[in-house]
Amino acid sequence: MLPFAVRYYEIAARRSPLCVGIDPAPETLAAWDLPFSAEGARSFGLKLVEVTGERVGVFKPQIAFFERFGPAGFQALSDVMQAIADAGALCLSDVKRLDIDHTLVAYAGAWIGQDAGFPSDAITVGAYTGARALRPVVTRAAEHGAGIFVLTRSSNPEGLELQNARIADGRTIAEQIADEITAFNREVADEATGPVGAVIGATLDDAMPVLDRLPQSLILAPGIGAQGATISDVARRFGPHARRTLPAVSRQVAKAGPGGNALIDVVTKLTDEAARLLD
Ligand SMILES: O=C(O)c1cc(=O)[nH]c(=O)n1[C@@H]1O[C@H](COP(=O)(O)O)[C@@H](O)[C@H]1O
Repeated sequence: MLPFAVRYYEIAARRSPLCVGIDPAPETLAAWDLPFSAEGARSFGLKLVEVTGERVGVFKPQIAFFERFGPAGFQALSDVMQAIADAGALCLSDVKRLDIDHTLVAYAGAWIGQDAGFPSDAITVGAYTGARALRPVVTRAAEHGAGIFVLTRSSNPEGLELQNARIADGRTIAEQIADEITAFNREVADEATGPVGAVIGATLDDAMPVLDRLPQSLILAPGIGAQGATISDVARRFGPHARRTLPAVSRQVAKAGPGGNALIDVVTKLTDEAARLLD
């Protein structure tokens, strides 16, 4: 399998850097006239991928909204992941895993690699147990051509105090995580862009010092639409790093549905805007 970044850049150039979230939230299922059940979540995901799958390069199922329905929800997630693969798009599973390294081996086996329970092209992870603890996931991602995105600066205001707190050497916690991400990429990747990306909210005005520490990372930027940011904000706020950024949108797309034409209209507008980040 080619490295995730290689596969991402290829599809971003051919389709768009846009990342469409698949978040079958209760209010979304109601608006789409779907039941609040695993079957509703499955129908929502399959329809979104069926209608927009030729235009979108990366889908991001948020597993919380599937896990909510227990085993049937996980089966629905698996079906949606297969549909993403069939559409020729990449699947970034939003699982936000974190733990000690021994347990992370199991999480890595669950989400990364052809023999995984839920084989994903990329996943999201957390670093509260220390970014260095992520080594088993980084290793497995590098071996299997997968990507990982480490939550570094979240899009929500509640994260600010913790993520901008300073450690003994004067760096913020987010800066320290960014440095560890870059150290991993230098260690495991020959390519300019390594397998370890970062999640940095599109809503943030002050992310540049962290972005500057991530020269070899893809950046996942949630917070567009429902949380108030726009793709133009990403271009303005992320400067030279916008070329490596996947702007992520969930509710803004879902709100346009369930009608197919409106969904295609909103996705076409957003994919066009996102494509300009590559200029
Ligand atoms: O990792 C994420 O994707 C994520 C990180 C973050 O800082 N903020 C954030 O909103 N997200 C996720 O991105 C999606 C945002 O959804 P919308 O606000 O509807 O576009 C949700 O699935 C969130 O769980």
